[in-house]
Amino acid sequence: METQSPAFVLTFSCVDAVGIVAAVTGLLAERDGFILDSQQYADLDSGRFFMRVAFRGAGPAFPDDLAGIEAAFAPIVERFAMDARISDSAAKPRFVIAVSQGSHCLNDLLHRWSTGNLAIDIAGVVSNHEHLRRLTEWHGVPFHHLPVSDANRAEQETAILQVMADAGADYLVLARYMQVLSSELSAKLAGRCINIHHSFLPGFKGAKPYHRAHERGVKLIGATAHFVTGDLDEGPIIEQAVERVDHRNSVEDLIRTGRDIEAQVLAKAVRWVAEQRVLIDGRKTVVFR
Ligand SMILES: Nc1nc2c(c(=O)[nH]1)N[C@@H](CN(C=O)c1ccc(C(=O)N[C@@H](CCC(=O)O)C(=O)O)cc1)CN2
Repeated sequence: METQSPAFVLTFSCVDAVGIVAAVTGLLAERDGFILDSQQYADLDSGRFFMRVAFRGAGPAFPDDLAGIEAAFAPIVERFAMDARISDSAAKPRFVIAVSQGSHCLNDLLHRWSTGNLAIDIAGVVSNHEHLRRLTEWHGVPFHHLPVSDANRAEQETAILQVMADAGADYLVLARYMQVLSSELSAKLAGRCINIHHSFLPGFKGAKPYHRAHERGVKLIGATAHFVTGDLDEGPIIEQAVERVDHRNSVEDLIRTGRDIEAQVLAKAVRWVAEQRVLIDGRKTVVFR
């Protein structure tokens, strides 16, 4: 059976101009690149252009490896001052997951990963509680208990970064991690830290959103996955979903319904980020699904 050559993904953003797509696709044609998927978007408000191209080699002119592909695109990246990234689609990005006491999002990610339904590597779990050590270690994933209080917050955050460094992790996922990361840590992890907030943002930011939603009498509840910034629940949104509720639902009902929404929304966001489908556009995102 003929083996498929590896697939690669190029994503970039740059100041919009005439000829960007022609330059990218022209180079691929010159170098025997076969386009598998191509999506682009021009943000007329910011004047920036966004593109994702998945491609593989289909002839002798195609570079031998990722370094060769990067070298081939370098002149175009420089010409348009692109913020660009090229990756091998077979390379699984490495994630560390942070969690406090709620297990539903962590459990869902571990299950999808361990059953081969999420093409990432979960390189470790950090938590400010011991509760979820057994679940984590049952999946064969290292668990790091890093208790935190106002007295040791900076040291604890340094320890989180050390776990990521030791694990060779590209991303941190806050899978119901109930501590606010400092602006310093948020800046260090800009575009690499995903949080699941248990409301349909911008509604009900902060703590206890389900109680406040119930008190407000909402008819829809939801969850929001977003990149983390120093401003609580303000980061660029990656994915959201909602479910209908009504006057008969107790707070406990909302929390129960919300857990499923949170897990599904976070898993989609992690998948899309892992597949290099999410680009940051100021306070927003462009998601090439
Ligand atoms: N820099 C950021 N850090 C975190 C964010 C974020 O958006 N930016 N999101 C939170 C998660 N979260 C909502 O999604 C959230 C977590 C915690 C709180 C909160 O009020 N925490 C209390 C302490 C609660 C506790 O100890 O159990 C507090 O900090 O006083 C609100 C929202 C994760 N980090």
